Amino acid sequence: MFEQLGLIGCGLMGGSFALALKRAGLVKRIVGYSKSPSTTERARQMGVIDVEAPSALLAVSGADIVLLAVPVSATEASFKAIRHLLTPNTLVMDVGSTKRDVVDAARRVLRDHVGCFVPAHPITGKEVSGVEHADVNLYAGKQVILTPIERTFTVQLQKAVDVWTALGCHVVKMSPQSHDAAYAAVSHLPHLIAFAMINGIAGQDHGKEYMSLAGPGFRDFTRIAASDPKMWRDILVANREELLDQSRIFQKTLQSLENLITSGDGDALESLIEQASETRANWRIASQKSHK
Ligand SMILES: NC(=O)c1ccc[n+]([C@@H]2O[C@H](COP(=O)([O-])OP(=O)(O)OC[C@H]3O[C@@H](n4cnc5c(N)ncnc54)[C@H](O)[C@@H]3O)[C@@H](O)[C@H]2O)c1
Ligand SMILES: O=C(O)C(=O)C[C@]1(C(=O)O)C=C[C@@H](O)C=C1
Repeated sequence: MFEQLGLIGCGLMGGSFALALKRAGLVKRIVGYSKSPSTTERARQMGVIDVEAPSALLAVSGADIVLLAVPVSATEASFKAIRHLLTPNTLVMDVGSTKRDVVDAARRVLRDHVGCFVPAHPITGKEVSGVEHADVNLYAGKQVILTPIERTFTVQLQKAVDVWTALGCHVVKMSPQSHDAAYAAVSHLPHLIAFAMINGIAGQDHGKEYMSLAGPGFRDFTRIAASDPKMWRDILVANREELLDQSRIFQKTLQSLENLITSGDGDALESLIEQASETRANWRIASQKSHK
């Protein structure tokens, strides 16, 4: 049981974590801070946090667990704001979608205290942001990737595993580099393609009309294009090298399909579609249940 969660960033991910931690009976008090005071106030009114803090430092004052749930570009500034109050016993985690940049910021800013930081990335979310969409069940049954570094304290890492497990998550550990390579392929590229697809269609003369005619295939394929622009700007730029590698692979694969369409090679086209269809039909989202 933790005494106090210091929550920096009372939005979708942070708010959902606060609700889940409280429901699990793992924390006595939640003190929250968001950049905009009206967000912090809203989080308290909604019962997501118990106390509003006027600064990140004050949210962390007295906290034995700290969660950074801010856009990845705000990680370094957040670490700077709280580093003076961190003790070797504090468990500090984040939920950022990229890990190499976050870990680099932690090394630069936290220095001797970097061991109490356990980088985390829950593989769950929504295309809507803000505390209004916080959901006590967001993390249940989902994967959480932890990317400890050589200096991460064993005790803190175990505490992090225990917290996420208690919230019903399946914990996976990997290096920040492997994380960023994998999520460039299965999260960042799909978002990039969804943004491009919507802009490509909406930018055409008859784009609006076409979109008014679209059905569930279009809806399912493009849901994530409605995601928060600033959050995704940060993610795509932070993981640009891995993302651009994946984008090149995608473009080559698309080109191969186009070539077969151009030449009218139906058999070869069918065989590539069959490959994709079988792969996707056999794919299941990883969850705690499927790992049992
Ligand atoms: N939304 C998703 O699907 C999803 C999934 C997994 C991980 N993430 C990661 O979670 C993090 C938070 O995303 P979210 O969806 O909760 O966004 P959100 O917009 O709902 O919440 C972010 C909160 O951080 C606050 N904030 C912004 N800059 C700040 C700063 N400098 N100091 C303090 N507070 C600040 C905002 O006011 C907001 O309350 C991001 O790093 C994102 O990459 C998001
Ligand atoms: O469900 C969504 O809307 C998401 O995009 C969630 C999603 C993803 O699967 O790509 C988005 C970003 C994350 O860092 C983790 C999960």
